[in-house]
Amino acid sequence: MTIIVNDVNKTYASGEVTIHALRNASLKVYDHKIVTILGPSGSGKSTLLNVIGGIDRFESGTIKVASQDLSSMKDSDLTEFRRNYAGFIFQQYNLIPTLTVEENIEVGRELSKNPLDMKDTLEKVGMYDKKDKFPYQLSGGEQQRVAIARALIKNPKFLLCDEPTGALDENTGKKILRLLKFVNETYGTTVLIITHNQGIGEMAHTVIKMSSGEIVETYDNVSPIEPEQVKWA
Ligand SMILES: Nc1ncnc2c1ncn2[C@@H]1O[C@H](COP(=O)(O)OP(=O)(O)OP(=O)(O)O)[C@@H](O)[C@H]1O
Repeated sequence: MTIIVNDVNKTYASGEVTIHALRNASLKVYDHKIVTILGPSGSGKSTLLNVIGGIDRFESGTIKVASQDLSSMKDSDLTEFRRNYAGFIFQQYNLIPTLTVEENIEVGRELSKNPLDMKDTLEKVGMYDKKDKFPYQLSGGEQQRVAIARALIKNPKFLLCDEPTGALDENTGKKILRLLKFVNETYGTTVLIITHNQGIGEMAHTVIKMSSGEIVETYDNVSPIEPEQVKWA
């Protein structure tokens, strides 16, 4: 699934001030790649992910995902697009506390027209044995596995991960990166990862750097390192 972002601008009004969250952002993400988005706080990383995933609208430019033009979609089409194509993973897991592991993942399954098998997904993320536990009974790493399973079971074409290891220690964080790489290799899912951790960039096929709403650098790693080799910052 190729993602083509062309000259995209997005602003937020904050009182009398206009914040340019994205300034003429352009990039191309090729199928089946792992891409990291680096940059200081407020540089526009989440905004970029949100416009690519159809969560947010933008003022000008175009975004095409698998030849579909997000800029010209009605809200209902954008919702359909999100359901069918995108899986979202956040730093804070966002699990429903009153539902078990399996029930949380079921929420993702019900959104999809073409979901993966529940047992297989639970096994793939290593949570089959804990499928009847509640989120409070799990470690942070386990909760993130459930969040990944909830996104993965939709069988999305791409996973959009906003600081997926931000709340985790090095050891657990690397296990989550290993799982994301496994998903990328097993299902061919394109994985976009926002991170403040420069070291994570080394395991990506492509690295995007942002500053003040602009994409200031894009480069490919010829030989991405394994998640276990990431220098943790
Ligand atoms: N809903 C909003 N309303 C007003 N301003 C916003 C909103 N969302 C983001 N912004 C502003 O847009 C700019 C880009 O924000 P964004 O969250 O995309 O940055 P970021 O690089 O992801 O930051 P962080 O690493 O801190 O999460 C910032 O100046 C932010 O304050």
